[in-house]
Amino acid sequence: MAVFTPIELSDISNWIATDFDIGRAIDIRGIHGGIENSNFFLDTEKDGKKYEYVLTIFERLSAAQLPYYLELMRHLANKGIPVPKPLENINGEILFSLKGKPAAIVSKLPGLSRLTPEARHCELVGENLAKMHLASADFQRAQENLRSLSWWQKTVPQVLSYLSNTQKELLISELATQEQFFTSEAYASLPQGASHCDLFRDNVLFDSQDASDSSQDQLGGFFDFYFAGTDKWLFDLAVTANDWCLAENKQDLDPVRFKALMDAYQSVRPLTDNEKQSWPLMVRAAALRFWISRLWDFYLPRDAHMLTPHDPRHFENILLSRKAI
Ligand SMILES: Nc1ncnc2c1ncn2[C@@H]1O[C@H](COP(=O)(O)OP(=O)(O)OP(=O)(O)O)[C@@H](O)[C@H]1O
Ligand SMILES: N[C@@H](CCO)C(=O)O
Repeated sequence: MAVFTPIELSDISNWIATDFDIGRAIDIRGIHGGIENSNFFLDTEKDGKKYEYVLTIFERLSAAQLPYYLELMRHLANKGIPVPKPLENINGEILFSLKGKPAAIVSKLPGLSRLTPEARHCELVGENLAKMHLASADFQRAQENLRSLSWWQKTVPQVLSYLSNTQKELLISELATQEQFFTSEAYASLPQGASHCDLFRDNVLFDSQDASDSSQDQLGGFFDFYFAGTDKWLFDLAVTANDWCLAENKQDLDPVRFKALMDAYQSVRPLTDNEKQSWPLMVRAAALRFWISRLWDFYLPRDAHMLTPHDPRHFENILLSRKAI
């Protein structure tokens, strides 16, 4: 579990009671999983009814960067996209400060993660990702994806010394390929807008009648928007495909689930010809992004209780597989 900043009920009771209209805080529990922020389930009670929220303390993002993510969630939730809705205090604010760090409270989504998804889950994700992209088209704020090319360029030199010569060559040559791609005319004309940029299986919940039978699952919602940014929508789709459509060998794309994701996405927002032609490079960009961030998390770790970094090799293998397409 990654809880960088522990919080007790006594730390927040007065604050919840006086600044919000959600009753009194009755329980707060650190959430297992997650490596970026400190997350807690927060239960409150009002007029004999129990309400559930998620309290997040932001460990890396600054108060200046956060309004983009929180306003995006509010915008999408108001348009009926199933995402956590930031809770307003009695002054209408959605960004707070706890233990000297930025914090927010959002609605708790229903459901559970499906870590071994079927085609049906990929369909639900593809359809709703496209709906989310279209719903974000009139979102007024813009903020770059903070884990895009300029971050890769800054981070690659910091991790190189930990790698074998073969890995170094792969990383450096792929970065050069992506630098060319990102400065091409084809790249510049790809449709863009607010993008989630981290829509992995563990950032989606499915509302399920029966945990052991996934055939009736409905989408519970998308969460963890804290890597979102203004980016190419095709990049968002590529990040999603690289995680949701992995074949059993954990590096190639499974044709059935990949088709399910892409067809469902395109039933809402068909890809342009330029997007179709850009796919082979974009799906490599999406693999490179997570190889670099996992190398960075693995070799330059932060302090946290029981933090387990993700395996960087996983995305090295995915990159190799996408290069071979
Ligand atoms: N709005 C929400 N509704 C329901 N559950 C949530 C919500 N937000 C977070 N969770 C739960 O908290 C866990 C950790 O949250 P999250 O994945 O956002 O962690 P993180 O450290 O911020 O991000 P990362 O996944 O990037 O490591 C999730 O796996 C999920 O179970
Ligand atoms: N989804 C990322 C973690 C950061 O959210 C990964 O699997 O590397």
